[in-house]
Amino acid sequence: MTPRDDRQTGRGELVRQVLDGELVDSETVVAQRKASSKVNSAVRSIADLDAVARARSVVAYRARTAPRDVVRLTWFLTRGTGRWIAKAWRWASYADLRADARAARIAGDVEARRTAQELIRSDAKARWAKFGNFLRRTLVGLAAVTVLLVLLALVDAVLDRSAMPGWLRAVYAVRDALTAAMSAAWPWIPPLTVVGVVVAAMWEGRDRTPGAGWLTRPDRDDSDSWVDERMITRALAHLGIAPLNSFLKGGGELVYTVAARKDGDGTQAQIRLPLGVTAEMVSDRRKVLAANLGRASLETWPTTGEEDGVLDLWVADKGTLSGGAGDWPLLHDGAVDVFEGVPFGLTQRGLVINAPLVGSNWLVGGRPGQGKTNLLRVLMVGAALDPTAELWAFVMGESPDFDPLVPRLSRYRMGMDDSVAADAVQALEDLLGEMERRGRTLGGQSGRPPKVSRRLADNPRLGLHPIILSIDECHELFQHRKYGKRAEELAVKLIKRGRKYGIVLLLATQSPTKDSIPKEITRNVSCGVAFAVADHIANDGLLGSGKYRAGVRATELRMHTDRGTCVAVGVTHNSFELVRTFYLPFEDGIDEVTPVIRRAISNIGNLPLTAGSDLKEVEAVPADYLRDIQSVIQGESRVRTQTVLSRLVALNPQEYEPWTARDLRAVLLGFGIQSRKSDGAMVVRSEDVADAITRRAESALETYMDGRRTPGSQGPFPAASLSLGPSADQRGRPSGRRAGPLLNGPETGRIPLSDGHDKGSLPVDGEVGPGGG
Ligand SMILES: Nc1ncnc2c1ncn2[C@@H]1O[C@H](COP(=O)(O)OP(=O)(O)OP(=O)(O)O)[C@@H](O)[C@H]1O
Repeated sequence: MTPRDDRQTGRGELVRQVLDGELVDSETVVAQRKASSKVNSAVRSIADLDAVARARSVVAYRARTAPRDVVRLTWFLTRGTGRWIAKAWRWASYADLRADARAARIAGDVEARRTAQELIRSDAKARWAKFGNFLRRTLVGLAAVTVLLVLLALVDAVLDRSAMPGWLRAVYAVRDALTAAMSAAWPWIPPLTVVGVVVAAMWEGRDRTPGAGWLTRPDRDDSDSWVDERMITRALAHLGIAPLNSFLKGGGELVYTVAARKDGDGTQAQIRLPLGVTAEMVSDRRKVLAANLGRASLETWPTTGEEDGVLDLWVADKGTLSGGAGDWPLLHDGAVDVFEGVPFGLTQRGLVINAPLVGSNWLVGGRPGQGKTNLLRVLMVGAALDPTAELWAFVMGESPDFDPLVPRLSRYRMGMDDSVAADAVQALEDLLGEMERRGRTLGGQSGRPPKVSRRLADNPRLGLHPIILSIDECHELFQHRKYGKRAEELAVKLIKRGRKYGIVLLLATQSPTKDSIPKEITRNVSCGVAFAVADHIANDGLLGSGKYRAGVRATELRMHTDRGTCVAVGVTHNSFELVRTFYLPFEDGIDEVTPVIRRAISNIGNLPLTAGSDLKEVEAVPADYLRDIQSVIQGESRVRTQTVLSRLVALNPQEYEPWTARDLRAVLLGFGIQSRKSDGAMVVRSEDVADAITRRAESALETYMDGRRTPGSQGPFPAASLSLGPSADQRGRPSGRRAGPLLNGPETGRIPLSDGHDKGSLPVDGEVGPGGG
């Protein structure tokens, strides 16, 4: 069978995959194998001939250039020796420190001069102390060896070897072997030392200016991935930057503060540029630099390092950036802690990058169809896998991109009409109220924690779980003639202050201009993401002002070709990341989102509750019996019913004190859990409770899915979040609390769907949140 690849030809046409074949018998196969082995050996001998011919041509080339090489090597030797002498002189005379002292004197900086002089003195002292130590140790070592050798010689003179004990004979054998080896090597040591010193001096004196390619193999086949300092210097020397040219022509050497080294799928180097040259001047000539290095522009990232005169250069291995990011790591399993972040792509170094969510706000932008919505969806789907996260989504346009997330969303509106904008503003308004409530709740905690932490978020009684609000096509909201102004005010406040309280805003827009996105927002978001953008204004609007000048440019990303690739700032400690985002398709009949959302919902079902301590808030929150039972079982496989009861009373006396064992059994039965006997006592099994929670979540999801509207409409109103969601979206309930079954009512296991209005999980007007007392 001869499979022909289904791949692109050089001209960019697609070749359909064709499988041709014919049936052959075993004899034919043997004959073919023989024939092919003959062909193979013929091919090998041609390849050997090729190698010999190549070796010959290289030898001939070297022979032709030998006289020139000898002259060069002699010059290198002389220059290397000179460099050594200069270095030694600098070291011995503290020339660097003296130069500092001189500069300080000229600048009139008395303090700096004194420091430099003190450094010279202390350096000199330390140097002599070191030298003394070395001398002492050498002398002591030599004396010890001499004494040992003399003793051995004396013993050897008075004792016969055969009369010696075995270990002593072994010592003499070692001594004799060492002596023999030294006498054999002795004649070689002086010439080898001379050769070594000459080679080292030549190496020291080697030509470090660009163009010194005489050591480079003329036919190097790894030039695709190979980038070294010599190549970088040569590329920089041909950028047409006058001060850099004259520096290099005058024999100057670039200082590599970070030598060119492999860094993920590329090479990184950091270079201190000479006087008169800034990193910005280099990034302005990025295209030429890329061409000089044999790379595409997108593969060449010259940016400003810690100082303007330091160039941070990252060059991708050829072609690596054109591959996608591969499967999302959480596609099939795994959970998320939003405090740790959500994996959203691969950096230029090929590492999975976690998007910081809690404590951050995001602004994502770029030209149409480049992957903004997908990124927002990946972040939201990732956050959905954290059972404590509450998710709200608003799409200011007619697009079903977030439909599959609906079961896990506490609020969702999609569409172009004014009611969607009104609801989005209401959501921002509610979040602002929630932020204030959270401020008070935090202030009431012992030690007055400055921000929401994982531990606080895990305590459902506090209602401090993370809330993530994403607004796609947010420019439509900010430019809305009626609600735009208010939306802007609220968003700015939330972005500035909400981070501490676990409230996260994710904004995406096609149009990151100053008219469509308020300046205060672009200035204050911590994570900026730019897919392909048209100009430096959009670039800096998303990534921060000055980024374009510093070489951080999403303008280099090509429409369509670099779809899914973005430049991100604020997502790591690096000044920027070039990220290939993971893709979670929900289009053309492919839906990879729904299975993850189903998993997210079953995660919520299994979430163990942390018992809270804020009693004031406990009073305001209806208990979730199933959750409370799971919580008091405390991970044990089975617990006696009586013990469960007493622990429930300890957990929430007001709720559970009136309960008898019969009540507990009735409640368990309501959830489909039969009390079981073990060792003669009635017990509750942890596995049964976990199963009941999962069943409740699944049935809630199914009920919801049954009633789901078709995509493309205005989107359903999940007026209540799932009863088992991270927070109950029910009227009068503070966020973060889960709903529970009624003690005397039958447990339906259904999602308490609303009366059709979006109330959210936050306290509605007129109601005072628990923290708000
Ligand atoms: N990470 C990715 N990897 C591969 N393809 C992607 C990726 N992200 C997006 N795409 C492709 O790009 C298309 C557009 O993506 P998406 O809808 O997210 O873009 P957008 O920037 O939000 O567009 P618009 O501004 O029109 O809403 C998708 O249909 C998908 O085919």
